[in-house]
Amino acid sequence: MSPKHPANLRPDPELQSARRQGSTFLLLTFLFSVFVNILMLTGPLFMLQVYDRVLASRAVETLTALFLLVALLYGLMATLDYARGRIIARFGAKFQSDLDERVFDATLRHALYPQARATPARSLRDLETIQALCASPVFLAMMDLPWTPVFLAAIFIFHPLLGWLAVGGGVLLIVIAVVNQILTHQKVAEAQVASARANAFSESARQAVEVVRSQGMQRDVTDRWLLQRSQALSQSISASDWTGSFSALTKSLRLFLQSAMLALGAWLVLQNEMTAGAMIAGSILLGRALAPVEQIVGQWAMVERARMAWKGLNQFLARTPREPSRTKLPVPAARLVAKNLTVIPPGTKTPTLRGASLVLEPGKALGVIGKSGSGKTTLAKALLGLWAPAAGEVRLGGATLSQYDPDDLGRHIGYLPQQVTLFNGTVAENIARMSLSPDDEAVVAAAKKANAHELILSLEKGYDTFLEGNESQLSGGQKQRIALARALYGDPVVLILDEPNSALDADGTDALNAAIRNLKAEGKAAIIMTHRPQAISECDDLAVVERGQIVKFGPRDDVLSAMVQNAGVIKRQLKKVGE
Ligand SMILES: Nc1ncnc2c1ncn2[C@@H]1O[C@H](COP(=O)(O)OP(=O)(O)OP(=O)(O)O)[C@@H](O)[C@H]1O
Repeated sequence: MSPKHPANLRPDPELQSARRQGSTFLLLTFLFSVFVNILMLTGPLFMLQVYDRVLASRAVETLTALFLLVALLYGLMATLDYARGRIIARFGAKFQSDLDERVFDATLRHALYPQARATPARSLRDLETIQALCASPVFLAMMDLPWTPVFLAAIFIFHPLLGWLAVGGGVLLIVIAVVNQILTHQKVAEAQVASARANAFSESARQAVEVVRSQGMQRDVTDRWLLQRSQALSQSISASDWTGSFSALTKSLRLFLQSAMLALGAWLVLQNEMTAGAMIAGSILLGRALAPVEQIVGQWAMVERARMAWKGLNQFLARTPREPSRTKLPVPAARLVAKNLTVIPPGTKTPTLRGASLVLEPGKALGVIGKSGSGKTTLAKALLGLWAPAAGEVRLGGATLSQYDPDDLGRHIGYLPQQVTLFNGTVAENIARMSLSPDDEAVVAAAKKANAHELILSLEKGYDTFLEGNESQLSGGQKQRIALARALYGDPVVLILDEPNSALDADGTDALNAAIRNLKAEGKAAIIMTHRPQAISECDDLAVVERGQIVKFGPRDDVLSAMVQNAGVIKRQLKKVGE
């Protein structure tokens, strides 16, 4: 379930496969491009006819007929060019929508690495970057590029010398394009990294605006952001300077080459080796041949960004493979067993829980107590299947957690995290776990069980009150009760509560205890990670966690009295040391 370690990277075939899915679009664009490029010969051929035939024979009818034909052909070319632009844009859109779900899913699972959560997710933006390239004229210029040698070869028909000049010019432009690629690659990458860093910092400052304002941090935070921003800007200016200078060079070179062609053509006309029409037509053909090269060099930064996005996305998908499909298991009994469980937080190397074993039976509640940092949350995350065991196992209703589909497992185990997060949506949508088809009865039932029903009705729009996620108008305790209702939605068989009373008042705590009592009466089970004695009043068993190990586990009162006896022993020992 957790993402693969970066060391196991292999190129991922999924992007290629998504590209193949859109191959009909690509093929159509290619076919349209063939006709568009053939139609590009309209201009040079028209010149040839006008100069060599119409002017020589003074035939106005021919000129009229040719002109009408040219108008028709240009009309056709415009239609085909417009159509291929639309087709290729749809190729990009299909590529993105085919991969959207997969990349979003991988992004969410990758966020299980706390380090990954610290930086904004890049992969969805990578997907958009690739899509933007497909919808841009540069992509069509890339489709036109294979015609460059064909047009250059056609110039040979007019005169070999003109042909060689065109080939020389073309090679020079391609060399410039390659040098451009080599020189700007690093700069574009650096600019992107610097800009992502500045954005991540501004986002974290925005999230923590109350700390920033109240702790007098605004000046320092702004200065720090400005520093990162100016670094990003200067990297980006330096990248665009390079691209800009190459673009200007390419453009001038192409115009110069056209004039050089004209000059060479004129000289050949004077030597009676060629007609004036061929001279003009050759120069126009050269312009057409080199236009895609010029366009690609001019927009190289965009191509480069898409290339890096492709590479990044490929690596990301390889690192975060698809969830395997699993046989659907029936709703399990509320029996949760951990055996010799060792847990290493994702992306780290040191276990924060070692050799933990416990059993939770249906109709029972288990309290997990321990000092701050002892490993209670680690245990909760392992029991939820969020962090995979490095050794040992966790079984729910006889099956290991990895045998359940993650969404099914989420429905079987209700979770109230230590830090409550609500989403942008109504109270009802939040309780219904953001389902697109919420079950209103189940929403109200869960709210009643969490003793949140009255509280919700007292809000202006009741269950339909829109919450701005964590920035909502609710107090910490109110949020916690709504989150408890969310945990109880859909009747989970096991409820895991991490510090559930941290923001609850006496009423809230009573309601919580009542909810646990109900759950037990229904043959379900609960685990409560806590510091507070009030929270274990409904617990039948108790586990004590110390420095990542369960040092005591058993019936609550036995464990408590053993701890009290220990306290007595320790006190006596302390007394002796003092004497
Ligand atoms: N994502 C993580 N990466 C690395 N170490 C972690 C991570 N999360 C927790 N730890 C470490 O694991 C140990 C146990 O932390 P845990 O959050 O499980 O403790 P806790 O008992 O829930 O503490 P508290 O009561 O303060 O919430 C701590 O030393 C902590 O630094």
